[in-house]
Amino acid sequence: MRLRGVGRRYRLGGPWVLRGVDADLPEAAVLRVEGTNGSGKSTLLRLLAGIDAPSSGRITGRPRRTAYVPERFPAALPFSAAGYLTHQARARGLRGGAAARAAGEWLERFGAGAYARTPMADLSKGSSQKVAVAQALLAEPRLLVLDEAWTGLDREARDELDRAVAERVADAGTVVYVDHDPRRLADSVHTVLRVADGRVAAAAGAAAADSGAGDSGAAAGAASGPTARVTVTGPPGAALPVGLPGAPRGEPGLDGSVRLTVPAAHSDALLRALLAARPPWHIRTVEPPTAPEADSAEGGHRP
Ligand SMILES: Nc1ncnc2c1ncn2[C@@H]1O[C@H](COP(=O)(O)OP(=O)(O)OP(=O)(O)O)[C@@H](O)[C@H]1O
Repeated sequence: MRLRGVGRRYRLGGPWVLRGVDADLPEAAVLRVEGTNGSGKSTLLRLLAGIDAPSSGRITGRPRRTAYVPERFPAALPFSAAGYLTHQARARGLRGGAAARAAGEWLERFGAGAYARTPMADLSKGSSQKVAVAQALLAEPRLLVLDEAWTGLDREARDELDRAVAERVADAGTVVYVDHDPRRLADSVHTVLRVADGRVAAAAGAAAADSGAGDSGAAAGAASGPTARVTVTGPPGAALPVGLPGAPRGEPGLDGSVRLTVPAAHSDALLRALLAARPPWHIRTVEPPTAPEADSAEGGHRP
């Protein structure tokens, strides 16, 4: 899935909450979205989930099976918990008994089986949140977008949601989430997307650093294989596109350039992505791959 030049403002002539966001969301990856209150995290999640449309730019390649857990789930729905989930399962293509079975299984998984027949409006906040999470997981989504989805869940249900996230990733899915707890999924995060001043910038997370090279975004420099270095300059004021292949580590230069270090296996894809960005980035130098132990050696520059 790709975002190109994506912007969002809530009224014509109003302030841009997000602007010029470029991102490629990798498969089989967990992306954490961070930012201060009101920076636009939920706005970005709604755009990714397709609940909201960009005011400018384009989002392409959203998986058909995309699911979203909003920050506030509309609890007062005229259904029982099981009735609502069965309805959702049918809407996502499950037929007859299979839809009701899936609804029951997810309620059980989250420890809410006892509330299957309870009207949604009578559920506690925690149980209602379990239904919110279950409706998203029912779809076995390829893109799962979670806005503070752990909030209100009990300990067992939080752990269950962590397991469900791992299952989605194992199934080549992409999980994007916001959570106030910095430890949430900390070891699983491939990429951190930082939202600030309307821009989104990417940094490698712990899982990327652990995993070495890999399409889901290895942290350059932490990988055990050879690395390549690419020095680039961007359009004035532009942040580095989000979700670049190989999750390069960037070091800003004094002259406005950025020196990117990336696992060598990703360097071609990185160059293509930078050149394909809109507007494109200028490639100034490409240093050939160096083995990690020779990493600090001088030389190898190619103008
Ligand atoms: N539906 C809306 N209509 C008008 N303005 C909105 C709407 N949704 C969000 N905004 C504004 O957009 C900005 C970003 O809001 P958003 O909820 O995306 O930020 P956030 O980073 O998720 O905040 P928080 O951490 O407080 O949840 C805020 O100034 C907010 O007031």
